[in-house]
Amino acid sequence: MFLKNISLFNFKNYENTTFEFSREINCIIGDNGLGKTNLLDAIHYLSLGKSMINTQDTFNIRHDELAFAVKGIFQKNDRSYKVSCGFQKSSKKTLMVNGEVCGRLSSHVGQFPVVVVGPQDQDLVWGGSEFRRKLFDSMLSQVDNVYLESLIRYSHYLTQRNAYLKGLSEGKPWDELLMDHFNHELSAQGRVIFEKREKFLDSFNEIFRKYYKMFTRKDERVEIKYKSGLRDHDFMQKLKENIEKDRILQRTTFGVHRDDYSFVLDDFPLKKYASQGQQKSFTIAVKLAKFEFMMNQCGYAPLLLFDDLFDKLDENRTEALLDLISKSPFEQVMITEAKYDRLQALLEKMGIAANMLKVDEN
Ligand SMILES: Nc1ncnc2c1ncn2[C@@H]1O[C@H](COP(=O)(O)OP(=O)(O)OP(=O)(O)O)[C@@H](O)[C@H]1O
Repeated sequence: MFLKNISLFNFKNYENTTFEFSREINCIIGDNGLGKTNLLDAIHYLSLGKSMINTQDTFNIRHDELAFAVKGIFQKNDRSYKVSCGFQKSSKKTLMVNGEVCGRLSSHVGQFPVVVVGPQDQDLVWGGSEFRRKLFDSMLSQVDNVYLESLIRYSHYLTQRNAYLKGLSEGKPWDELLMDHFNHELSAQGRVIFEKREKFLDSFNEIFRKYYKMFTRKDERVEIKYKSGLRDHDFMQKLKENIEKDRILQRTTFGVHRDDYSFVLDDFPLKKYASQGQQKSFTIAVKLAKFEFMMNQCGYAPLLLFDDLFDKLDENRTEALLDLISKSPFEQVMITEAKYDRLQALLEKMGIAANMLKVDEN
C-alpha cells in the first residue's frame, strides 16, 4: 500500500499545499519549525482519522481559521482510494473514502495502516505503564477477538467496581453479592487477558530481537518482559484480600489493569542503564516489529513514518537502518530531516534512490 499524494488546507501551518510521493523512500526536508512533522501528522489523519500528537482536532486548524481538511489518494492492491478528513470548529469530524462517509472512526481504522517512529516513542521508555499496555493491547486486539471482548468486559466491570467502591465511601450499603459478581467477572476476564498477553509477547519478542540485531549489528541482549501480579497470585483471592485497602482508596488496586512491560538490555532496565541511542534503537525495533506484525495481519505493508530518524543514532546504526527500510518488506517510507546535505550524501553513498521533498516557508 502507498500514498500517492496529499493536500492540506488550513492544516496547522499549511494554508493550501499538495505533496506528491513516490512508492519507496520519501525524504521530507526543511528547517526547524517549517512543518515536516505536521505533514506526517496529516498523513496520520488520513490513515487513522486522528492526530498522532494533539488529542483535540481544534488544535490542528490553522490559526485564525475555522476548519481544516486533508485529502489524499492511497493505492492498495491495484485500487485507488480517495480519502479525506475534515474538521470544522464546534462540529463533527468527517472522514470519507471514495465519496462515502465513514459512519464510525473504528470502521476506518486498519484500512490504511500506518506505523510511526518518532520522538513520542520516548513515552514507551519513560512514560507510565499505560503507554506500554496501550501498544500491546492495540496489537493484540487486532488479531484476537476473544482478547478484545475480554478487555472490553474487564474494563466495564472495573469501572463498575470502582464506582461502587466510591459509592461505599459516600454511604451506600455493602452488598456482598454485588461485590462477588464484580470479583468473579474481573478474575474470569483477567485470566484470559493475562494468558493471551503472555503468549503474544513470546512471539513478539522474537520479531523484535530480529530487528534490533538487524540494525544495531550488535550482540546486545534485548528483551521485553511481561510483568503481572497474576503470575504469582490468585486473582479472586487477591481481590478479596484487598477489599479494605480498595475501600479506603476507592479503586481496585490489583488486576491486569496494573500490568506492565519492562524493557531490558543486557539484563538491566533500559530506562535506568541504557544510553539514549540504545533506548532509541530499542523503541525503533519495537516499532519495526509492530510493522511486521501488522503486515502479517493485513497482508500488505503499512506506511512507515520516521520523524527525526537520525537524532541520537550513530553512523553505523543510521546506515544499517536506512539499508533495512529501503528493502522489502518495507514499501513506502517517509523520513523527516532538517539537514538536506547530510541525508543526500548518505543516500548517495548507499546507492538508495529517494524522492526529496522540500518543505518551504508557507
Ligand atoms: N494550528 C496551527 N496553526 C498554525 N501554525 C501551527 C499550528 N500548529 C502548529 N503550528 C506551527 O507549526 C510549526 C511546527 O511544525 P513542525 O512541528 O511540523 O516542524 P518541523 O519541521 O517538524 O520542525 P523540527 O525540525 O523542529 O522538528 C510551528 O512553527 C508551529 O507554530
